Amino acid sequence: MEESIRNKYQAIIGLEVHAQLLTESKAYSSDSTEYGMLPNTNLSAITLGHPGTLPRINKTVVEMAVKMGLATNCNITRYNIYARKNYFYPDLPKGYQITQDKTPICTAGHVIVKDADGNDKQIGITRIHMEEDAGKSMHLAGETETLVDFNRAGVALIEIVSEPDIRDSVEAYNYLTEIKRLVKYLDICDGNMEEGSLRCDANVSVMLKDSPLWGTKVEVKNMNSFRNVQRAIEHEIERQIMVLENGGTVDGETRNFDANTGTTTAMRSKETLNDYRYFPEPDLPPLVIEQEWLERIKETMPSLPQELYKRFSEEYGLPEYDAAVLTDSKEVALYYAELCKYTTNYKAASNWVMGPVKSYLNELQLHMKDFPLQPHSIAEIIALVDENKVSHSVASKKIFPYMLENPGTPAHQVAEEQNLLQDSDAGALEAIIAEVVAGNPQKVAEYKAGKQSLVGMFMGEVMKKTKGKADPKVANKLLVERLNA
Ligand SMILES: Nc1ncnc2c1ncn2[C@@H]1O[C@H](COP(=O)(O)OP(=O)(O)OP(=O)(O)O)[C@@H](O)[C@H]1O
Ligand SMILES: [Mg+2]
Ligand SMILES: [Mg+2]
Repeated sequence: MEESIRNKYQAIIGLEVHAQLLTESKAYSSDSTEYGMLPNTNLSAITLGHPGTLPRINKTVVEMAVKMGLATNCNITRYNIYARKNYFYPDLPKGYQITQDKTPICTAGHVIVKDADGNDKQIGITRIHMEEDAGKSMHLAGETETLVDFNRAGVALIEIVSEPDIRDSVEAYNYLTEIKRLVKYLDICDGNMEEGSLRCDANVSVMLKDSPLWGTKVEVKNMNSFRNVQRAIEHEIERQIMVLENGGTVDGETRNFDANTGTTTAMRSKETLNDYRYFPEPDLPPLVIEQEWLERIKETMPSLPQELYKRFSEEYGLPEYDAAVLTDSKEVALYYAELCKYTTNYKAASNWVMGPVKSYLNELQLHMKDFPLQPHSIAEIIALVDENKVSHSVASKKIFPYMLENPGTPAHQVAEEQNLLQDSDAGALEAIIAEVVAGNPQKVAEYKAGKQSLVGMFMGEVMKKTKGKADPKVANKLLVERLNA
């Protein structure tokens, strides 16, 4: 699309995110939620809504919803009424979903995310409410029948509804990333969009930039990755602009995203919009969240990414980049935080975690929890380098790999047994070389770009600083090692 046309319009976006909660039993019954069971085995008369059965409130669901509300700066609703949302669909055994309508458990919150220019932006959270999932229809290839598996029916969900504060697909992507990060930190959802435990519907409208009135919103569904949410929004913005440019009007409808073509097609229009006939759920009492319960939930709140980011950048003095990478995943952040209990060389600790540790995990496709070395072991290695007992390259190329193979052995013992300790002269020399290299970033860049002759210049500096006492052969070897590191 021509930029001049695109630039005449402003897009408005609001996201609805469904997060499947990691509870052991379903939202309103004690049926198991275990994944991968034979179809229709995690099932009771309660989930099927047989006459005479009564639902019950799963307290863990309430606690998880409250945690998400606290993490997103929401107000917590103390007096909650459950509601029935009625519609017919084969995967909905009761013919209604127990949800919340007028009294969502969390309201009026916000999260801070980066906008397309990398600046902080506040995105409002209208509401978070508790509800239950439907079953799964399976359309088998080559068969005329559709099968239904009710194992998922009744599994607990929260729906997180954003304010229409999002302005483009990048902000939408960053907002989703933040929601995923929060549910994972809180341990309430595994955040896996590909597997459907996190789902996102995107509401999109466009309007002329100077228009006082917002455009008609279209809801786009069926995106199975963050990237596809972004693609769906981009496509939908352009499609709506073209409709308006051609003199048409945008229909308020629900559209389906097709990942193969990157386009959206109409699913159902506003005229046939479901009337859900919401009414208060007669089978559940009002849910009251007492102050004492709320306090207990607050006590179980883990450190959140923003908080850790602040600690890492302000207390530990890390560059923003490091703090952002380290807090991206909860496991990595907690590992780093633990490591900082054993060392005060916070930057070295960050380099170790972001460098050798992460490379090792990536290479073997492991998670942080599978990493064989305890944080204090990394701290021992850092101390050896800081005390000039081993060079950085010996630490990363010899000691670290050896310890990965023999996790019980202390770093100092490894250095001794493997004859890796350098005498303190070599240590001092190493420190001087590090200083010379760090002091000439421009020359280092030139060297790395191919200007090998600069080694002579660096050697000159090293000799000057050691007052000519360094063994030139050793100095040269260490210098080249450092320059190539
Ligand atoms: N003009 C608009 N353009 C884009 N998004 C909008 C606009 N107006 C509202 N929205 C967004 O649409 C979403 C509406 O979600 P909400 O769950 O409240 O209602 P719904 O989609 O009608 O209900 P359902 O849960 O049954 O799909 C919100 O995220 C809101 O920010
Ligand atoms: Mg909704
Ligand atoms: Mg909706």
